[in-house]
Amino acid sequence: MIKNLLILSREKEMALVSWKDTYQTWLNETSLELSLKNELQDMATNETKLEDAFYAPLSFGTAGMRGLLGPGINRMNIYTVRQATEGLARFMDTLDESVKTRGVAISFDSRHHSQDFAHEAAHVLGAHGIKSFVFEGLRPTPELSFTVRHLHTYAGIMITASHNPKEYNGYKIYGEDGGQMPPKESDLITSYVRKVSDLFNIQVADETQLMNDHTMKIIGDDVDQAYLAKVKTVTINPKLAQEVGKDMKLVFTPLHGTGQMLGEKALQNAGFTNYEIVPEQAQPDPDFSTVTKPNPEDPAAFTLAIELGKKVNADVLVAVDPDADRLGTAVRQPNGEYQLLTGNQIASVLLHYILEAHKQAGDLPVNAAVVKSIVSTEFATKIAQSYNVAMINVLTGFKYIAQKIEQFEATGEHSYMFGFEESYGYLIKPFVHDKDAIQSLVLLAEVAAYYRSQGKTLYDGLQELFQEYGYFREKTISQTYAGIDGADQIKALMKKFREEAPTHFAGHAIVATEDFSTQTKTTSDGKIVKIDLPVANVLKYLLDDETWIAIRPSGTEPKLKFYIGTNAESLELANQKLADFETALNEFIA
Ligand SMILES: O=P([O-])(O)O[C@H]1O[C@H](COP(=O)(O)O)[C@@H](O)[C@H](O)[C@H]1O
Ligand SMILES: [Mg+2]
Repeated sequence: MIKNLLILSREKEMALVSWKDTYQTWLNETSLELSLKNELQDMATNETKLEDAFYAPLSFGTAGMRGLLGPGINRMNIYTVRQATEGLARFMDTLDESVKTRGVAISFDSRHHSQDFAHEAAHVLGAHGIKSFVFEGLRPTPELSFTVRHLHTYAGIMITASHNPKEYNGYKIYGEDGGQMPPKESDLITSYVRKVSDLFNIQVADETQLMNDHTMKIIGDDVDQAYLAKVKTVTINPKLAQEVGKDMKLVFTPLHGTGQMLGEKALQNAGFTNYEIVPEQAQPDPDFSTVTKPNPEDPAAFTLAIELGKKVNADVLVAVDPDADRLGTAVRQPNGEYQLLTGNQIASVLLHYILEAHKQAGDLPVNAAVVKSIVSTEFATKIAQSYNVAMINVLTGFKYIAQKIEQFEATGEHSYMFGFEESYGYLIKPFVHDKDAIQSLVLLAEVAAYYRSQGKTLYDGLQELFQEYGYFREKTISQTYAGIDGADQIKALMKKFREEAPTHFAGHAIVATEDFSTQTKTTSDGKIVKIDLPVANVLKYLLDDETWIAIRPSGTEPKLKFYIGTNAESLELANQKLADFETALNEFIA
């Protein structure tokens, strides 16, 4: 024990020396950008902040590299962006020459430095003779995924921190299939990135030179048109927009991000012309001035949409996050107030509409399948099963849904019908291999029009599904644990769940525990079954009343996430159960 402690403290000491060394290197670097230098000097007396910025390089999580903007190896800045791109370029250097001509598609969102980082990535690739296709202005993440496939590039880079607060930025990396790189591929690239040790001497090519010799190309309208043409195919019953759409008022907000242009065009193309955009949130704004978190998961993100909705008497409100891959919605109730739907509920309503439409048309494939994450609702499983459609569960991260789509395409084993995650992400048609809020916006408008054609709202539609399949309720609880200490707290809590495993929650026995870190499912009678999913730091408890509780550290933010899914014979009962399980969970972690 003492020996272990000694080793630990020596390791800590070594780590201490090393972060301070790295910090000194940055401080002494004459070429360091002035703004970053100033920030470093401001941090000089704040050891905690400095350690956090220098103790470890940014890692690749659920959705690539994501972190606070600022100086340091654990921060998003021009140097860490160059480093990541240099790693990708060195990896591409080892492949066939043709990958360099196929090149890399690059897009960016409305955040601080996003455009600069995108161009910087192109300059690094250019120094390796790798072609880049950079969007002329900000574009959504799903369009980037589409572009990789459309232009047949070898890879894609999206500069975005999605819905995170304005202090963040990030780097999503895509493989040639248009999906975010799964761990095997991203680990390989990371191994190249880690070898890039001198962040201040990475070669960057001159942009004018790159443009002149066509190594860097600016893209825009052509790709937009191709993408929009595909989005049009998402519509199932175009008559609904024509007949009902004109009477249905929709309010749309891109939350200061990339979603406005394509969102609006997609709606118009589908025939939904009776919409209004929240004016204060229409233009790109790196400060997301009217919201603290530009996240449709957060009810506060709907404040202005609700205000406008009440003014114009809107039926449906839709918000998409700044990189336009997440979508949230609220529906007007008879009392004039708006009812928010959760990501799980939106997905369930969309799924039911898709499957029912195919059933009616008589073209539901016999090998149809839906893909969702292990922390998403079982309501959708019930719906899929009622249509004899397979439900396939994957780990959190849309990249795993994309991986399944590729598998389906390669083997013909299944026909992809729909994919979703509880975190407000849905993909209707796989011409994009990531979640797509532009596609979802169009289909959601159609589903709302469908219910309206029957004198109902989307919310009424949801209630009908509850009556048919059971009252399913879910909740995701995120607890923030910031910095190095926070990371330690998250580890300690995961350890507590593993080592002091509970047997009950709120009076319900745990009948099985799934630990995805050991890929095992242990039932209460001691039986152990192997879980056929990659290793991941996730725990899931299955209770005797079909309730499930999952716990995992977020891979995109310094948070521990708790997910509860339950169901009952009535909404009141389901809500009560949800509240009881939440209390029990809080008591356990207290
Ligand atoms: O942030 P986005 O919209 O890019 O979304 C990303 O993060 C979400 C939350 O991940 P975590 O729970 O690990 O934070 C994931 O569900 C999603 O697949 C991923 O693309
Ligand atoms: Mg996003």
